[in-house]
Amino acid sequence: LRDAEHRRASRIPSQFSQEESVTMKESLKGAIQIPTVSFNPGEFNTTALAEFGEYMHRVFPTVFRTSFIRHEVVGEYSHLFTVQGSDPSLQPYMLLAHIDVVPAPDQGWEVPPFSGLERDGFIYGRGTLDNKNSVMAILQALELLLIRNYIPRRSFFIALGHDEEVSGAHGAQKISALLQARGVQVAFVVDEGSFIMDGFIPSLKKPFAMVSVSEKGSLDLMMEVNSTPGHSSAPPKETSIGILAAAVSRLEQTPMPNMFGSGLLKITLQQLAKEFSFPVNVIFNNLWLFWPIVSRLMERDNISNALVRTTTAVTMFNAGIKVNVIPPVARATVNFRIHPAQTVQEVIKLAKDIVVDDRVQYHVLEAVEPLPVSPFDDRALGYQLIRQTIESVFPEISIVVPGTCIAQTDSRHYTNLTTGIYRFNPIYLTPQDFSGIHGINERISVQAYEMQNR
Ligand SMILES: CC/C=C\C/C=C\C/C=C\C/C=C\C/C=C\C/C=C\CCC(=O)N[C@@H](Cc1ccccc1)C(=O)O
Ligand SMILES: [Zn+2]
Ligand SMILES: [Zn+2]
Repeated sequence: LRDAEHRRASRIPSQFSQEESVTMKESLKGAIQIPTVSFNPGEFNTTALAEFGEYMHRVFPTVFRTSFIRHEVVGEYSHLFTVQGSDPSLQPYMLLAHIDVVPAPDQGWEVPPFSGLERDGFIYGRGTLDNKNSVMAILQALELLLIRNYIPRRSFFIALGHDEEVSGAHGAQKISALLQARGVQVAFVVDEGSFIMDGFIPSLKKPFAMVSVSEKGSLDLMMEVNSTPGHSSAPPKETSIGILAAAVSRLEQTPMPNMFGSGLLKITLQQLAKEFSFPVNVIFNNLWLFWPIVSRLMERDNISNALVRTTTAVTMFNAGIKVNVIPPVARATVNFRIHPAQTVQEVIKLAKDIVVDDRVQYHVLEAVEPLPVSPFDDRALGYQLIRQTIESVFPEISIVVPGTCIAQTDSRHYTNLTTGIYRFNPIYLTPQDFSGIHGINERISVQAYEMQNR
């Protein structure tokens, strides 16, 4: 069934005319120029979000006038498309992306972050990788398929959230609730979250596709120390700032336990083993013996370290009111990204056991458990369809492996609709590209974007 479905879908040629290639890249540039920034939960650029809705109508007219596609606006600025397939016996699937972006001050950028300027074969701008590339590629591909008289057999949904960067409570969460109220269950969901990894493992020259089948959880833990205010000319031995700084420093200096043995990473490396030459292939094929060395090596780099443990990032620190006043209160917020083999409660206990200071009070601001592992065996429809599609669009990619997403995505709001949640963005990503996500000079190559439209 899976092979047959895949062959049918491949019948429509995926070559683009020169005019189509130009249109698709200009449409992405236009999308980047609309500053759909999410600042804080509930604090968005609503003018830009409304403009983005109008922009989609303008650049994808066929999508909006096709009789078997229903378009709904959810939560004021998010969009849900229901594409009715010809065979109602097939369970629908769902494609996700988000239209909001994180803020981007001009400083440090080679071109203004909302210019969408093209330079040396790259389109620059906030959202070119996270995640307007997906928004535009999904709709662009659908637009071009419709022009080629495409009628899908299997129904599908396209859900475009407008507040992923600040939790998804107004977008993805509402779309998911709406579909649940309609009794919808989907076969699988595909969202952002992993890429075709290029140059992330120094001894591996060939790129590999990683499809994330799980996602780390998170915990925002606010730590607070109160002390009696007074004149700074006669200070106590320790102030609230000093006590909190020491507690925060202990957390930074004491990493959470290495969970290499209890996660998916062993499977990822075993599947990757054949891509390496001797001796790495032997080491990855015999992790029962070599895991202590491998797990230590993974700790050396920030990205691979994030795959082996719950990470600890002190992201906010506030204290002090005047130069000559002993500070009454000091507060710090620590953002933990929880390894799938741990729970929120375990991480809170571990943090308290590291700090061991009862003058520190703890407040959980936000907590999300890690997501369950979606099936990726031979019978897992979603995973196998994604794998086959990667193999046919990118024949040069010799391996597709399951992995864990180190960040959080809107897909976590869809666990009520399916057990098959997969995170994959069909784009080559180098460590340098990765630094552009939420950073400076975020960019996508024109060629890579064209491939994403196939
Ligand atoms: C064998 C493996 C060896 C080497 C490494 C190979 C691969 C590296 C693995 C992963 C790195 C690549 C990409 C994934 C990371 C992030 C990008 C994708 C999505 C970003 C989504 C995002 O930013 N989400 C926010 C959501 C959020 C917003 C507000 C409050 C909470 C959450 C986030 O997580 O911060
Ligand atoms: Zn994103
Ligand atoms: Zn993001």
